[in-house]
Amino acid sequence: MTNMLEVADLGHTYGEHQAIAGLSFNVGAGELVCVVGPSGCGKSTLLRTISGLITPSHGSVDLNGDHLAVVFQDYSRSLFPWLSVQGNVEFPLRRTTKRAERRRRAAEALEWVGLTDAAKKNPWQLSGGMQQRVAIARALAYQPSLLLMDEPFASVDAQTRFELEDLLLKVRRELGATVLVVTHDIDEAVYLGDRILVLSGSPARLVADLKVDLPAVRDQVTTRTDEKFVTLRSRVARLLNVGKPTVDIAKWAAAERESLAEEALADR
Ligand SMILES: Nc1ncnc2c1ncn2[C@@H]1O[C@H](COP(=O)(O)OP(=O)(O)OP(=O)(O)O)[C@@H](O)[C@H]1O
Repeated sequence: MTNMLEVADLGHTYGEHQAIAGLSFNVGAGELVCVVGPSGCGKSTLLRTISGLITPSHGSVDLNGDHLAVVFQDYSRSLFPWLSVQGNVEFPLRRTTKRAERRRRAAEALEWVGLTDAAKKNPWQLSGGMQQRVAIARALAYQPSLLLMDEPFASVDAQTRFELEDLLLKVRRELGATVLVVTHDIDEAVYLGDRILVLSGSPARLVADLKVDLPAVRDQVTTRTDEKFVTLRSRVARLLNVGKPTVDIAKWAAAERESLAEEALADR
């Protein structure tokens, strides 16, 4: 499999604070890889270095192809309210693609995400889930070599989240897109991913690179109750405890006994 993304010994430091350290991994063409890690560990920093928004202090990022699209969590800030849905989807193509081709690609992308009828509306006339579909359509119309998604479904309700997860799996299957998704949701990572990269607490290091051994076609009910799904979810949850301080059970139990004894004395 050709690698679309190669990350080697990547590190980044903000002033004194080291956010990520020694990260190395590849993403193959057509793969969907999820990144999970404790809150604040450096996941967004990783995406920002991959997308070129920040220059890493150390290591390298090699992208096979020059088209990269990013979908952020906050759809309300990533869409232009004064442009129609179609205008938003066409926007990244305005300098590189002729008008007729822009129209065609926007119409096709809106069809993929089920928003053909909303093309002439403005984003603020749509629900949150529909706005995030527009953001996904815009990314797909760009035909990216790599699609980066930063907590893409974290701002929508649970039902819409399931629908958007299924939409992502569908377009990814049909288009063969290569996708890297950052999520704080372990279940989502197992449901969506071909692989899961588990990061440690700050500075983020790679704790595990796990293969998701589930069928390519998944559904919210059957897949989530599959024994392999449940086992992998527990494994990721256990791994996410790496780097966190553990409770000293013996000390805790002794302190509990002492405080119970004091309470008993006070009650006499
Ligand atoms: N521009 C910045 N300047 C200084 N420190 C920063 C900057 N951006 C992030 N950090 C720090 O780097 C660390 C990693 O931040 P980052 O946003 O990458 O983590 P994250 O895993 O995406 O967080 P979350 O799970 O909350 O979304 C945090 O301690 C954060 O405070």
